[in-house]
Amino acid sequence: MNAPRLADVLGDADVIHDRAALEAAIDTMADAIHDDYADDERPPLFVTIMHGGMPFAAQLAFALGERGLDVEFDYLHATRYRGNISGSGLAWLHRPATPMTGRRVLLVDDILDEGHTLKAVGRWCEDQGAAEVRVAVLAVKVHDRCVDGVCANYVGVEVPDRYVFGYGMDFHEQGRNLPAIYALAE
Ligand SMILES: O=P(O)(O)OC[C@H]1O[C@H](OP(=O)(O)OP(=O)(O)O)[C@H](O)[C@@H]1O
Ligand SMILES: Nc1nc2[nH]cnc2c(=O)[nH]1
Repeated sequence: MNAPRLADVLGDADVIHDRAALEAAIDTMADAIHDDYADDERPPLFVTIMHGGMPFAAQLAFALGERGLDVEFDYLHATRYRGNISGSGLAWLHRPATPMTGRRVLLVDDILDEGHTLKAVGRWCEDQGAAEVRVAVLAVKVHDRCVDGVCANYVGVEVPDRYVFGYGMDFHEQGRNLPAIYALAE
């Protein structure tokens, strides 16, 4: 079966946060992250969660660089939605190669929804010996279904309890490069 097409849903979708609002939110996050890591001897290990985290991570990394905070890059790919609009079991497609022992790890992702992804990834980093795991997400979805004990240390914006896409997030693997966050019409 062919995947639904972005062009068929975009016209009826609602813009939830436009580019200017997201850029302002990322700058605010960068201020807080800079303040929390600026005194460390070693840069944090900045781990982008692919694919969705990529545009946000790039922009956040530049904002941190602008503020004088260096970061060391790595990435991982864990997916539980796999192009669908509801989640299932988490599949690891790539694990970070950088040793985490004793490191402060900053996980960077597009969205915290039910929290299964960040729970599993955070636990894995701790098992690798990370001294600390913090989480930066561009968006948090507002509902009461998040798994216990999962929260983000740095949050850009809130989104409603609807399927959202754009700014890294996909609609059936389309629309990740839209420079705003949209919600699918209900
Ligand atoms: O809080 P959760 O309910 O676990 O959902 C959040 C995760 O879902 C999305 O990833 P997805 O599995 O769609 O992979 P992708 O980034 O490659 O699109 C998103 O990038 C988060 O990592
Ligand atoms: N694209 C997208 N990915 C998600 N992963 C978890 N929730 C969402 C969502 O609302 N949109």
